[in-house]
Amino acid sequence: MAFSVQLMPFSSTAPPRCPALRRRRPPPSHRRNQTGIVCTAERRELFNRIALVYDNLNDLLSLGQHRIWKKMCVSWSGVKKGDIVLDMCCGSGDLAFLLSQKVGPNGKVSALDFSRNQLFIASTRQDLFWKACYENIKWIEGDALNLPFEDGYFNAITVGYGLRNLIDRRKALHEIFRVLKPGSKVSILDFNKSTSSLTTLCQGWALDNVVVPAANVYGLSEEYKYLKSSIAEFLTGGELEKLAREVGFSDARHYEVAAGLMGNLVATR
Ligand SMILES: C/C(=C\Cc1cc(O)c2ccccc2c1O)CCC[C@H](C)CCC[C@H](C)CCCC(C)C
Ligand SMILES: C[S@@+](CC[C@H](N)C(=O)[O-])C[C@H]1O[C@@H](n2cnc3c(N)ncnc32)[C@H](O)[C@@H]1O
Repeated sequence: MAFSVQLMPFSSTAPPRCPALRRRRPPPSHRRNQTGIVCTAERRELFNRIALVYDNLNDLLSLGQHRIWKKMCVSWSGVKKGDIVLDMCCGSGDLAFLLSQKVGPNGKVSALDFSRNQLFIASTRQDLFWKACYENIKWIEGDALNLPFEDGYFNAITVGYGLRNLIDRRKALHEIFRVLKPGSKVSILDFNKSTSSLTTLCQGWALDNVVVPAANVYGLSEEYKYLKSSIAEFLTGGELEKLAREVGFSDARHYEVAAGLMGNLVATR
């Protein structure tokens, strides 16, 4: 069923409702972290603004490789036919569509995001690239930090490039733990905050000299500059494994992908 929603204004010059979102210098009282984007509403507006070009820029800037990384993420989740699964921070639906094909017509995919524009793109893609199995996807506008699902509900969960964007990662992992069935896995794909200075240098160079200039063509350089600072503020693979175990996961392994540019955490409840 198509997700029915009115598009939020795409234009980055549209006067945002929330004062915090105005591009002008924030009031001194408004604390900002290194990424400069500290509150949930600001992050939601960022993803609303980039929704129209998000998929195309990902394909272009990763030379299509991100689709391979996402297939690996889904495979690591242990998803199988008939499962009830969650794609948290689903965005335009890449992982949700992969999960849909894995669980088949008897399975169920809940795809949750708090960006209406991202969900609108996902729903549009569902109609555009229609497959019978896609009828098993439900698009849900919601907050990853307060999941609208009962305890122990899912057989598997994926999070593609979502955890790094959440303002409370520990709470997010607690929510994931809560809604997972015992023995089930969460598979979390994201940029890797590498412990190798050479990898960090290469990653930073690509972001500064390829990604941001490309985004600038669409007037979105500020939104893509956020990538580098958000990675710098993220957790290393070892720190992600430690956090997952502290939250209560029985096992947690972080696998580096794409020569350490990306990483995937697999945690078992
Ligand atoms: C799918 C990818 C990124 C998704 C993504 C995640 C975010 O948190 C964002 C935040 C703000 C704006 C955009 C995003 C966003 O797109 C990864 C691939 C796409 C990247 C934009 C390109 C990354 C380039 C790598 C550093 C180098 C890739 C080398 C490759 C092997 C050719
Ligand atoms: C980089 S996109 C990833 C989209 C998709 N998973 C993929 O792999 O391409 C991050 C997504 O997380 C969503 N997001 C960020 N914080 C969120 C939150 N607190 N609750 C729900 N969604 C959130 C954004 O709206 C955005 O669609």
